[in-house]
Amino acid sequence: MRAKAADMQGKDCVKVAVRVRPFNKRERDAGSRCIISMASSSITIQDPRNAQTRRSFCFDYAYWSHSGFTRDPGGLYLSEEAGGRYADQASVFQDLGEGILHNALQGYNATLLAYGQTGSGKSYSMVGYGPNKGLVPTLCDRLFQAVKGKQDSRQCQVFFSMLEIYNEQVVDLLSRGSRALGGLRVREEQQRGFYVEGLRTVPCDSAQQVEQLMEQGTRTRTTAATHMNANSSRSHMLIILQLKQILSKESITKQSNINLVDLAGSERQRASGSEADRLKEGTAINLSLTTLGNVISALADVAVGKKAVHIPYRVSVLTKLLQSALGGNSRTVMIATLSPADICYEESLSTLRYAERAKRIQNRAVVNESPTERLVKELKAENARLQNRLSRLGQEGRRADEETKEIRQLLTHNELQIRAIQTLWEQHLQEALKDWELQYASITQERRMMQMHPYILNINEDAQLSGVVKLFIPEGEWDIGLADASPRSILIKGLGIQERHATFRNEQRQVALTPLAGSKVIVNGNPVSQTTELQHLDRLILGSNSTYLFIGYPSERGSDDWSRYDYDYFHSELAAAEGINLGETAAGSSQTDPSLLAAFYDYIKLMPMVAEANQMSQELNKGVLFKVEIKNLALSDSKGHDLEKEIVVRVTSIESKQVWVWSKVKFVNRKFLMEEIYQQHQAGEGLSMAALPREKDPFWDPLEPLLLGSAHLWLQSLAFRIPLEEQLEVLGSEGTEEAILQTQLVPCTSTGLPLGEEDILIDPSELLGRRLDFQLVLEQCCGLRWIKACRNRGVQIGFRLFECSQPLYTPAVWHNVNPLLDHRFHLACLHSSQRLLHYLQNSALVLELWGLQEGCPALTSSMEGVKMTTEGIFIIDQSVAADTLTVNLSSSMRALQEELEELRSANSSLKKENHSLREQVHAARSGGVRPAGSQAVC
Ligand SMILES: Nc1ncnc2c1ncn2[C@@H]1O[C@H](COP(=O)(O)OP(=O)(O)OP(=O)(O)O)[C@@H](O)[C@H]1O
Repeated sequence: MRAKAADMQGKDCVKVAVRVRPFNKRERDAGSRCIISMASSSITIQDPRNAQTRRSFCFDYAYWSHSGFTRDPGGLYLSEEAGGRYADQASVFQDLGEGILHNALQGYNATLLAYGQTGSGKSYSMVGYGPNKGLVPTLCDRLFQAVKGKQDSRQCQVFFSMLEIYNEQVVDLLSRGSRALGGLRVREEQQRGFYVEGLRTVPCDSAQQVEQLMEQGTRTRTTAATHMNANSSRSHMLIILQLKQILSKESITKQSNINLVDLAGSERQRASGSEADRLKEGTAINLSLTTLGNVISALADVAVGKKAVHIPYRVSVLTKLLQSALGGNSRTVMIATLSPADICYEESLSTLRYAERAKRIQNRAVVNESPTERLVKELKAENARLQNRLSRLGQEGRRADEETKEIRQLLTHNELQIRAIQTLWEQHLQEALKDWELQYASITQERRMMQMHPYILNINEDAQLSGVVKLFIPEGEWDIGLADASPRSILIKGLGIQERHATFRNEQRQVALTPLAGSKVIVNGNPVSQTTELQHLDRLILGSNSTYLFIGYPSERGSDDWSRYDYDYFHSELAAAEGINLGETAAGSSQTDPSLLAAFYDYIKLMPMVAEANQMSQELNKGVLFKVEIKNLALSDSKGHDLEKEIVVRVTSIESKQVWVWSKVKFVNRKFLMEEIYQQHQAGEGLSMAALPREKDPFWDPLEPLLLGSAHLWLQSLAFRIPLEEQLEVLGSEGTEEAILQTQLVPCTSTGLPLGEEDILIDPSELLGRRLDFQLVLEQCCGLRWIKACRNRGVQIGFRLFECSQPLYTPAVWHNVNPLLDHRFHLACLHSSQRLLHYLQNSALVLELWGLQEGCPALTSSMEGVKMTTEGIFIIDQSVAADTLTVNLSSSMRALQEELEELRSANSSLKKENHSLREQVHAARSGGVRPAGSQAVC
């Protein structure tokens, strides 16, 4: 379906298109539901948790690429039937690309932005995969067709630049030289606005040439990502096509810039119920994207007439470079890409909101004329005029007079200027030609090598960057590693790669890999330390996370589909080798617990990141070890239902044995901060690790109590007022026995005396409306694994009962593997309700075991919202707190009584005074004298 609400031409509002992609493998495995629907140019998103909540949006274009497609033998995605609703690459180009091309040829600046969460299809729409060419290559094809078709009337030159913005640094993706420290500088000139200083601009004369340059740029992006240990989905890729046209007939020159921007994944760092990270604001990774959002919001405000809005273009590199595209001199299109799946609801909704705001931005596009080109034209025209005058002067016989001399001087000066401009232009072309030849030679060479030798092929988390690096293994022995010491070295970079990491031996058409001392090598998920013979399509992980696919000799290759060996495949295999096999049970089974499946995918996503964090910790001497864990794998709630699984990262200080448990979100945030520090360290800049203050150290956190595990104490006996004594097994998150806990539940009187056998109830409903008192006795913990591992530790037990809003905790006990807790809580329900009976008969008290470490504060029971009688009895039915009323009433009664007493005593003293005054009056009357100052007394 290709819905169109407005024409590309006309008003200069930013045009917005949305596109929804097919389910990916993960989403299919998870049995995802599609929550996006489209009708005409409107799109509706359904909240998967609430059938009543749906939001509709209207955009300029809405593309349904979710279903109704087929794949032809060449791999091209097409609509299943003619005129079907599936929007293929060609139809997207027709709407968006054609408009941009048309604008550019007219001399307008044009910008195309792709926005959406990671994996939602930005690169697919912008660049495309294989035969499914995206907007950029098709635009180039069409641009050169247009240029060639009109060669007679206009001269056109196309220049190509490609850059990446990562962590506010600009990397030139076409530069062959070493990367400038801190990236290229962004400068500002009044005429040009913001631009990247020293960015390589390559003249091109064919779409094929642009394609080669894009390949080169993608390769640089891949290697830069590996060297910097950066994640490409966090970077923005910007292609700038400059089109210069000289229209001889009209005697004008036009210049237009086409910005093609593949933005970083838009996913936000959601708190996901976990604590906010104290270092959250520390990273600049998201600065450009956040600022882009702020610029868009501010411009949307301006568009609806809000005054005095500051547009924060200068805050980030991306917004500086896109200033003309946003609210300036450009015709701009944004394509917002969406996953169709229910699990992506929050992100998709946020993308739609973002796109809605972008829709309101108004630009003021004007045709650009290039000053240099205009200058050449003007100089030539002036010279033609001067020549005319000169010949007229000649005819008049004034060849030697002053005017003739002046004209000659001017003519020479103008010619020199024209020649200087043209020479510069020639140099540019020559350079491009040389470059082009070099590149062509290297591509031909690479193709020849591929036909002759086995090689390893890089696999990247970003599919767009996979398969761009090929490292050939010709016959003989080859070292692979950081060192480029001999001609028989294969150079690779990456975290955890040693100077000499491993050797490849290629003999008799068989390749064997031998890891060298201390290096990490994993083949098909299994760590290897011995020589291993490689088979075609073996998966190699070198160092922390440099992933390669081994491609054997051409004779072994056959027609297998290599695409299934993607980044996820490598890490699922690794997880399986570590015993985490959820993927196999999960995939294809509709019965699988979705939270288990989500946890599995999070697990494989975090595994390589954790390996990298460990490597950085080691290289920076941080002394901490990271490990992925599945929280709640073995734990259940008070009804015995499985708790939602969640991936966490356990951080352990190797020396002090201190432990932290970080949520996934916190770890991911910290990992980016670690990368920043690591990169500074690598570049020799910034702080030495020893000088890094703790509050800025992403490897460090203040200590907090840790939840070690929980035990279930079923409450059914209380419904019958039967005492219970239990030895409970406290299970850790992953099912380990953390301790044995000795407990008792003792039904008692309101004064705490245990009830006798005669108080046992035959029918729990006899409790209805009556008060129930009982004591929870936590006697002893035995065999505490937490303390066995390190004596400097303590524990506490915490629990939350029935309607209590706050948990209650025992006091902390320290340094003892079998500590006596000897703690007794007296709890009471004042008016046993049906709900309470149901609770007692069907629920357990979840007793949580909390681990304390030296220097970490113990947990205390917060009394806020907790009801308690004057005797210290905790009231567990909050809704009917009659006793509390009694407590409150009695205290107000007491206050009233005190007040009454005061009034009484005041009254009696007044009476006494009254009496004495009466006597005085009486005495005065009888003596005929009125006492001074005295009044009549009533
Ligand atoms: N319209 C579509 N039709 C078919 N497949 C698609 C479509 N859009 C995306 N895909 C597939 O979805 C996967 C993810 O897409 P893509 O790499 O474009 O995401 P992305 O948003 O660019 O992610 P990243 O931020 O990691 O670069 C790719 O395998 C791609 O082939």
